[in-house]
Amino acid sequence: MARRDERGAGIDPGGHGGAGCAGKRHGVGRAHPAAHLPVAARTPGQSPMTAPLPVLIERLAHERGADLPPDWMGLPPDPAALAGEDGLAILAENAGWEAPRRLSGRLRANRFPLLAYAPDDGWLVAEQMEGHARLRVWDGTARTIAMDPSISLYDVELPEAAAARTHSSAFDVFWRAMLARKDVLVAATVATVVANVITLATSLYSMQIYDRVIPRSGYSTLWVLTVGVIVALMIDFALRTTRALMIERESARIDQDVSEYFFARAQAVRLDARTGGVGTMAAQLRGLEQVRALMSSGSLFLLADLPFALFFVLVIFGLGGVLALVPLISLPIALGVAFGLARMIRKDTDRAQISSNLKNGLLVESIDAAETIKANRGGWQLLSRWNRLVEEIHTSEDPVKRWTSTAGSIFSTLQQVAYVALIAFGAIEVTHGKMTMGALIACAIIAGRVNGPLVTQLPSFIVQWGYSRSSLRMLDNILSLPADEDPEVQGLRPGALGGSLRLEGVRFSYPGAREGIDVPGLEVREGERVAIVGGIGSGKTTLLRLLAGLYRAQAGRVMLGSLDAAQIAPDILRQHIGYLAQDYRLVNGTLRENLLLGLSNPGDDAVMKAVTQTGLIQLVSSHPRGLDLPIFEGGRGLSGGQRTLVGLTRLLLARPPVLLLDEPTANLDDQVEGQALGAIASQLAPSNTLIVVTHKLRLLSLVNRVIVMANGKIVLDGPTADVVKALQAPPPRPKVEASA
Ligand SMILES: Nc1ncnc2c1ncn2[C@@H]1O[C@H](COP(=O)(O)OP(=O)(O)OP(=O)(O)O)[C@@H](O)[C@H]1O
Repeated sequence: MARRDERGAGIDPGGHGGAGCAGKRHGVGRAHPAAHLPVAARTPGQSPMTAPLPVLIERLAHERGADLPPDWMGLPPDPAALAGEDGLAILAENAGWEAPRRLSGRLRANRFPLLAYAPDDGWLVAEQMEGHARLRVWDGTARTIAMDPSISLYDVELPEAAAARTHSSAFDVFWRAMLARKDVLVAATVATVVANVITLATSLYSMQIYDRVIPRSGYSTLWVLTVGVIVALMIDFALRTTRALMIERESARIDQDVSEYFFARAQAVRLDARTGGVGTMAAQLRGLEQVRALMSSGSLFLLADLPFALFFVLVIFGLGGVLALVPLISLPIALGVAFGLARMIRKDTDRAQISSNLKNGLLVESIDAAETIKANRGGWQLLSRWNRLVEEIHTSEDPVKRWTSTAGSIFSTLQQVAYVALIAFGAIEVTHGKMTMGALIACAIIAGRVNGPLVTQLPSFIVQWGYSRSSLRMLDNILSLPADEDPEVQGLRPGALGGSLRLEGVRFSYPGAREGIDVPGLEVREGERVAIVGGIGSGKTTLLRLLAGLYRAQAGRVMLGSLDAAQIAPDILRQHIGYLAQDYRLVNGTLRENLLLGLSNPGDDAVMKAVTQTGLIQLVSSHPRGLDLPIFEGGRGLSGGQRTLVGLTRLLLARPPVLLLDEPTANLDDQVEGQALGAIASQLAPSNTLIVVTHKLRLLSLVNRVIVMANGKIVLDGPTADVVKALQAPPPRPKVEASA
């Protein structure tokens, strides 16, 4: 079929091609995950410009504002296999995504962008309908094509960045995760209801035995009833087992969803907004396990068992009339006691939870800072803090335990009193001929079912609820901390970002600090090489973090090119600005994983080249596992200098257009320093911007401008030679006035 293309003049494919394209424009962008793929095999008549499917998916992600991880594709599949219509399914399976859905019927505008497969053109991004008969597409070039029935449209569920979802509260996170599985929850509730109804069978069985079988020696009835009740009990067993398995499986999935969200959200908390300690925050996050456990078991208790108690009261009313008064009185008393208990332990569970989080924080700190603590004999100090916290926890938990066991005793006494009352009332009713003996026994069994869950589950449910409430509050606190990206606002993903940085009226201070950074104006042009120097604590690192977009200024703004850095999507910003921290931390894994953190794998040749350039090769070649040498938790396994070299090598591989280095050579000896700096310098393109914080004069050879900071302010700024001269000049002598 001949199709007339209207190619969009002036639409630059690279301009919309995502961060990879942005980087390429500067000549230093990160390797595009799909860049190494050859253009998919084309059939005659197709444009040679068309982009391969992975590039189209990245474009789709870009248009939907989604951030695909660098290695989203897994092992790249055979490009030829991706050219056909089943290519999308192959790719989705490879990436571990849900199978793409083929859409049919008239599509609403809000469903776009989608992916389209046209027999003549292969894969395309379908951006929008143009009128009723044409489709605006992109396959390296923007154009419109006639929409005919041979074109299939596909929706692919791109993995949503977990932290990007918005939730009003921690409870909402759990609630929505549960609602997403409401089918299972409903099935489990139905199973509970059916199992409870079957329980009725045993009580009615007893009734029939006492009323019909025993008085009349009706053995045939006995057998029929016995077989019937055994079948019912087997169904009950099957239902309860299935329910337990279903809940286990779903709890694991809910846990996965919820913990993924909180982990990603905690990671997304802006660095300047993190106030608590690492261990304390980790303990706060762990509280989600408590909430999840309560929600999966407690929801069935609330949804099925508790309402069913009321149903049982109705059954008792049907069998024994006024006898129903007994559970009708005992049930509200039990619920009242439960409510009172929940109120009574509220403050204590809160306090116990806080102390327990602090205890966890202390534990993490004592392990992390073991060297300092040992060397300075600080062990006793930490031990006394530890003991104090353990005491505090016990002091808070004691009343919880006391009240819980008291409530347990109250519930069990209540159950027995209710039983005695029921039998006593029942005996009167039986002697007055108002009910049969069998009905009384059935009522006694059913009343046990009303009070049973209360005695066995309610006390622990209330304590769990107390702790879960505190956990939810702490999780709410984490959610209230500002994130790198406002989930309500879609960050800018420009195709090209300039290399210039500008601070306009920036003011920043740490929480509780009187003074901070105050920079009314600073401009670093694209391609400039700048050093920031100054005394200890003068604000150099803080300024660099503000420039990197890791901190958000309380006043003023940081501009990257012509855009406010706060408005740029964090992943795009991080790809564009390479930041090397003063104390570069490694993460648990291998050296290779650390070198490629957040990058797509450019292949071992490129990694080895970078490793050789910075001098890290010595470490790699001397270790039997080479690039796979293990890095332990907390980044242990390498020396301080080696860690810095890993950071520098990673930057060489990332090739960001803007480099911000915080004392990059503080841990390096002269020879390695020269080699590493040489590697960085040789890779800098004229348009690349470099800002380096340093105490070392040697590094000034890399730059042509020096900024001097003191007390959070810029006190000198100019060409390197001028600033060095000004710094070396002796301070002016105070004028001595001639005495008369
Ligand atoms: N996380 C933080 N919380 C509170 N105050 C901080 C924090 N980090 C730094 N400060 C304070 O901010 C000021 C500037 O610190 P910054 O790390 O920017 O200085 P610097 O010039 O880089 O120092 P150095 O040369 O020692 O690395 C210091 O007074 C420091 O005490």
